[in-house]
Amino acid sequence: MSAAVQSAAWIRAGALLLEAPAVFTIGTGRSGLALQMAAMRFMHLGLATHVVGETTAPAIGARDVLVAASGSGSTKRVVRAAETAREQGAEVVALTTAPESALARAATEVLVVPAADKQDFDGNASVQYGGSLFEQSVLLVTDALFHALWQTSGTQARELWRLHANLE
Ligand SMILES: O=P(O)(O)OC[C@H]1O[C@](O)(CO)[C@@H](O)[C@@H]1O
Repeated sequence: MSAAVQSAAWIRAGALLLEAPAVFTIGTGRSGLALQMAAMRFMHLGLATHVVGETTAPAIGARDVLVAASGSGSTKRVVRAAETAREQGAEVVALTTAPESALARAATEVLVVPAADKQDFDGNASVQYGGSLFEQSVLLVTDALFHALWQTSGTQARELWRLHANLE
């Protein structure tokens, strides 16, 4: 397996995000928490962004993008959401360690993260516990994606700041 996320898939994922009427994120446990950080950055970029499960998340529709993170690629809630998104005509960008997984099969674009998933009990892919390396990688990969999209947009940091929460 490559030691890096394939750059072509990463670039295509960025293009999908820019074209999307709305962006949704989904992941469970720590994978979902890592993606919530990405959701905030996508919002700062001006993308209409929703975290699946929040009371304000609307219906997903055609050309929207669901960004789904699952180290195992088999977490049922995430796989089901990806399948539903595709049925609705949305695109699915999957982050997973498992290119043959159900999530990868349901996705339009797969970012294969060369990290341990939560059942790497023998520490073959990482000495860290569970899926920690995957969850950390989700943050790095999506932060890098945000950074590239921001640089391409030419938007000043001051303009992004206007979208930062002021009800904290
Ligand atoms: O990334 P996966 O394989 O979908 O697992 C999701 C989550 O399940 C857990 O084991 C428990 O929530 C977390 O460690 C992990 O982030």
